Amino acid sequence: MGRLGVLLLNLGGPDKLEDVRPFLYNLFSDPEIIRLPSPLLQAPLAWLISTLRAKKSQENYKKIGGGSPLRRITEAQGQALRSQLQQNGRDVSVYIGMRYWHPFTEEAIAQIKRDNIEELVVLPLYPQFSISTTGSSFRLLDRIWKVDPDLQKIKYTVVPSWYDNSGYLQAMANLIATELDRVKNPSAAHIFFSAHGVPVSYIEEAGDPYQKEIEACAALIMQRLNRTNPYTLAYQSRVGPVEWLQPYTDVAIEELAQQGVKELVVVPISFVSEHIETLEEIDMEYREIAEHAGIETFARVPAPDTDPTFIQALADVVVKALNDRPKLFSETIQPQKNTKLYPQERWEWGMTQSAEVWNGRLAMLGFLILLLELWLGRAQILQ
Ligand SMILES: C=CC1=C(C)c2cc3[nH]c(cc4nc(cc5[nH]c(cc1n2)c(C)c5CCC(=O)O)C(CCC(=O)O)=C4C)c(C)c3C=C
Ligand SMILES: [Fe+2]
Repeated sequence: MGRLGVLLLNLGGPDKLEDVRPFLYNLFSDPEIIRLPSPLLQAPLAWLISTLRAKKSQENYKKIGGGSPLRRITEAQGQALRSQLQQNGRDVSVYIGMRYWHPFTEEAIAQIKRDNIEELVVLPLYPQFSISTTGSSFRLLDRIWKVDPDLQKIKYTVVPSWYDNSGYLQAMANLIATELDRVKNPSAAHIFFSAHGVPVSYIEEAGDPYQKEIEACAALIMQRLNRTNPYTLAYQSRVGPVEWLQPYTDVAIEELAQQGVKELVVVPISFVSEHIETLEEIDMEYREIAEHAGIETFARVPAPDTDPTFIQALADVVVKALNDRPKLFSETIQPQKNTKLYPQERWEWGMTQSAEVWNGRLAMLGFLILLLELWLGRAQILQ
């Protein structure tokens, strides 16, 4: 067997407040997040949205210590996975490739080439597949691979999703059980799965399997937990005025409070590490909504991070991938080129949702006309 590598994929997050705007620019430049009819408009739109969102986003990162912990935790997961595989008799090098911030996927690939890796497992740190996360990273890697003959010599395989892996389900069930046993009434507390949302158009127009995998994942975790507590699945972190997967987490929490639920145990399920959407959105924003609505206990299950059962599960996923038939980037789900993907930003000066959409469209139009005029003016000067 040749030199073996594991490439862990994640989204990336700003390490410090100055990184927030360029990080958002990278995110909104991705046609897998927002796709416009003309690729030429992608960069101006990304600039506009990242500039409008940066201040609010920076305030949130400030509340969790001034930056995302994602890099630190992902590196710790990488080291733990390497040790685990070594204990299981496999000597591997582990690389981290983030989609929108350092260490970028391109940096990881350059290192993989320098290390002369001959066999590679590409493992996204998202248990469920979405075209906006794993799909986007696979598309990037596919493009990099196609133009690089050295990479084409590497025998690689990808793991599109692993939400049904037995060890992962066990790790989640253990983490939930520990948190449940701390509340006042462990057998009656309501278990609340909060998944990251995506716009409905991703599912209905682009064929994203994300919702199906999330629903199956929550049901499998409940089966493994083997308790009779009631549970709800809802979706958090929506951006902009288009329709995202429902029920929305904030609305669902209020409804449960109205039904008389007093104890909530919140389980983040699209993430395997703590980051802004667990530490700020769940722990601060949703907690406040819950307490205001009359929920007395708002407990949150920690993300798996470097939990030993979870790391063993990742090691099992790697070994299985090595033993299975290799799976290529091109074999995974990809949206059609003409699929509309645009979870527009919420424009702050809008009065109602539809006014916001139109304000946004008008602002965009004005901005594009301005760009066009600048460009035409420049073209005239050059003539
Ligand atoms: C605008 C559309 C977005 C989609 C679709 C989306 C899907 C999606 N994202 C994650 C996981 C993460 N997202 C993170 C940050 C983040 N995501 C968006 C937007 C979309 N995400 C924004 C604007 C941001 C920046 C933060 C903010 O301004 O709110 C992160 C990094 C968090 C960190 O700690 O830095 C992760 C991880 C999933 C799993 C997902 C779809 C399944
Ligand atoms: Fe996100």
